Amino acid sequence: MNKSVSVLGNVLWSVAPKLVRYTSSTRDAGSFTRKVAVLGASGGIGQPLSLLLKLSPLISDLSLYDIQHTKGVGADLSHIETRAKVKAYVGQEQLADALKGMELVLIPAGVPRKPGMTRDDLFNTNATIVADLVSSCAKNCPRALIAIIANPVNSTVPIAAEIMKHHGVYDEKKVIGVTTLDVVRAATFVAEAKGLDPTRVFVPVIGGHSGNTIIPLLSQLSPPVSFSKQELDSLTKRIQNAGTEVVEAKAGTGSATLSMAHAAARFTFSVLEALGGKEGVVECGYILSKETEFKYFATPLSFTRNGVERSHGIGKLSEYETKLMEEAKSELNSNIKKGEEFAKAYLQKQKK
Ligand SMILES: NC(=O)C1=CN([C@@H]2O[C@H](COP(=O)(O)OP(=O)(O)OC[C@H]3O[C@@H](n4cnc5c(N)ncnc54)[C@H](O)[C@@H]3O)[C@@H](O)[C@H]2O)C=CC1
Ligand SMILES: O=C([O-])CC(=O)C(=O)O
Repeated sequence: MNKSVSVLGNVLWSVAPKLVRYTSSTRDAGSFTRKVAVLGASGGIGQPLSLLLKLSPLISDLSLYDIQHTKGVGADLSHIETRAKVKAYVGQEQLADALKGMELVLIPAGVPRKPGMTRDDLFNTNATIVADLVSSCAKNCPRALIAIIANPVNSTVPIAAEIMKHHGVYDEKKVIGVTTLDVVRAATFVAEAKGLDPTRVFVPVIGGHSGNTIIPLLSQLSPPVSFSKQELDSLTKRIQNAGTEVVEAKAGTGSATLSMAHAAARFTFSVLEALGGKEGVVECGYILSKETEFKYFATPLSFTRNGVERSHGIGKLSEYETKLMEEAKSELNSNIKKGEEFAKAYLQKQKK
């Protein structure tokens, strides 16, 4: 595991300059088909994410689903002179059609935080939304890779896994919580603090996606940089609280949408490149994991044609990072348990 992490730095160093993969050129698009669905496409994340995906030559078909407004979003995006064919679906009765044939399903559907709330406060609303949507994925596109953005990710991923399991179609390589925004933020903040080019910085961020379950591994930074204890404290704190920083700045109108759209697009392009046969594709993601004592855990992951090929593990943690792992314990475990218990009750209710 440690060996793979030392290799990882080099891999990431080589892919970092290619982070920006939006282009309106269709000349080299080829004839392959790549079908991607966005569930929650009319929302704060859904709209800019759908725009970024529409701009990519990697996508042949873009399916937009929401319970409202997708017809307008779809009509608008469909006028852009790029390859992806846009189809818009609205309302529960069109969900199955939105999903049929999809290879990658992104789920930003769900309510966002307001100031004073934790991500876990979104559980009551978003758990059911994710369970309903993933149930439909299980029936209509059981082999698709499902990327969950809706919070609380620490719980919504276990919910999705249990739903897929119930339908007999769970592939642990294909149900992933999107934690790319933590990696994006970590690179940005470190680059700012150290005067580096942010597109050449990679900080593995492991753990979960809320408060102190977000564990940036600044000791495994690429390129290697050293930090004072004070720098470690302030960077770690800022990365862990970055979502709240945006929620407070938006003052009741939502949480991160534009940076999240970028992060989800980056994750999508990486997955699609791997599905297309590109080697050496690595992104962090929250997934069923054997790397630590936690049942679900984010680590750097290698992607191939079949989804996640393998985890790169957590590498050698510094004393500081070992302490962060300790601090994450109770919240992450209770978030996972809460998701699993919800799924059990949800599936029980469906049987009646
Ligand atoms: N994983 C991450 O790093 C991040 C996750 N988030 C999470 O993403 C979620 C979405 O955030 P925003 O786009 O800002 O919220 P939003 O409220 O602007 O958009 C959510 C969209 O979901 C739709 N929706 C609600 N129920 C639905 C259903 N059953 N089926 C399909 N669509 C449905 C709504 O109509 C709306 O268009 C939130 O839970 C937020 O906490 C936000 C930022 C980062
Ligand atoms: O903070 C939130 O509620 C949204 C989110 O997950 C993030 O920005 O990382």
